[in-house]
Amino acid sequence: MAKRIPGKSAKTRKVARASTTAKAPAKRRAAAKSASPQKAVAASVAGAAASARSRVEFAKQARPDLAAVRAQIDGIDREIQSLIAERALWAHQVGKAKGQLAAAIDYYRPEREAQVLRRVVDRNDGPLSDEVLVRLFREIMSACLAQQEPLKIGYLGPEGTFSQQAVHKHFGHSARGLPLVSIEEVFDEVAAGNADFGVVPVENSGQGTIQSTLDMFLTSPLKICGEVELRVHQYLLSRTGHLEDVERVYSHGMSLAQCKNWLRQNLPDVHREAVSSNAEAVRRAKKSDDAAAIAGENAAHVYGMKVVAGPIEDRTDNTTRFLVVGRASFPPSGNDRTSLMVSIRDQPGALYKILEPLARRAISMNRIESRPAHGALWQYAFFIDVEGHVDESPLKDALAEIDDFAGDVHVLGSYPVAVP
Ligand SMILES: O=C(O)C(=O)C[C@]1(C(=O)O)C=C[C@@H](O)C=C1
Repeated sequence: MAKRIPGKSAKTRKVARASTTAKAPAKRRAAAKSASPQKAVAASVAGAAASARSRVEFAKQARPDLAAVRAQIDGIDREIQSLIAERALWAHQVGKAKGQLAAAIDYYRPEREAQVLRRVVDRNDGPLSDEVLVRLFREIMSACLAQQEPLKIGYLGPEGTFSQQAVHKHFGHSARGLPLVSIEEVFDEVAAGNADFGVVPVENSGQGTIQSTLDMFLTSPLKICGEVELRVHQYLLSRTGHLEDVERVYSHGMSLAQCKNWLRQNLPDVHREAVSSNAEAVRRAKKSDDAAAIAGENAAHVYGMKVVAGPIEDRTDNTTRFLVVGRASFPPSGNDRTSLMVSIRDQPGALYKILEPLARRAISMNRIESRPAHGALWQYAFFIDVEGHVDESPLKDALAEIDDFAGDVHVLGSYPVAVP
């Protein structure tokens, strides 16, 4: 009898059923039901490893027969599909083990996802890169979680922005994106409960901090629950696809800055205009033949534009870091970072007194940034990123000590260090 997943479509149920039919190895099927699944899973993994070894031998043949190779791939695809369906069933069991929870957000465990992905990286011997494998497993987890109900993620829209790419990278394509008009609105919608999480840009490797994001933390109650690092490739997009037609270039100020040298060399006399987002720039450029936009390549597909040139970013390692903001805190993942906001009293050595307990415990500081504090002239808030989780020593002890000195130490969040 097929296990029924309540509230799911017939198609979803069919996939779940596939894992409990004769196609799935009997031991795994039993494990999904038995009280001691570990033994059955171990046996099943050993069997799979043996057949994988013989397949690797087969794959080394100098000139294999095409039909035979395809037959191998078909067999592997059948197994992968069956295993994914089976995994979905187990993930559903995890949901039940967590108890009667109300919404998708109650099932989401960023620390567990980070651990799963780190193991994927540790196990990887190629030929696929870590990044590719992480992306595939991220999608599998995203789909497993969406069995309950998809997460709703607010981001700086419209569709086609790098923020949307960051949402997909971190939450997978089964999460539902909610494009919003500003970073402020992302914070507001999450705080109001209209989105489960928000994804906001915080710094770029070449251009530095996005001040408006940091400033939101001065007043927002939200917590940082994750970080995403995205390699940003910029493209010049236009209606005609011809460089010689371009007389105006629109983009977000950060993107214009990331392509400064390229613009100077290739479009020296062209008017540049900063707008609220790259996707907004594409929308504007779509209105006339003499305009172009700098944006991600996927914006060309979303808005039906042609690629004139790209990638055109000045630095080949151009990377933007995004933060995931939410309403809750999560437990340690084993490799975490903590963001602190510290307002210091106007007294000699105040900053030193905050940093010293961290340094004494050899806690690495990844970043420190000051911003004018709200409400008090010439007073500053320090944004400090350190390694570790607030619930674990040595950071826990350092913070207890700092609290005695600092007027206000506010933990913005502890979260897993970004997986590639
Ligand atoms: O392990 C869990 O807590 C799960 O819910 C399972 C799972 C997964 O698919 O591996 C799914 C969603 C969570 O965000 C973390 C992991």
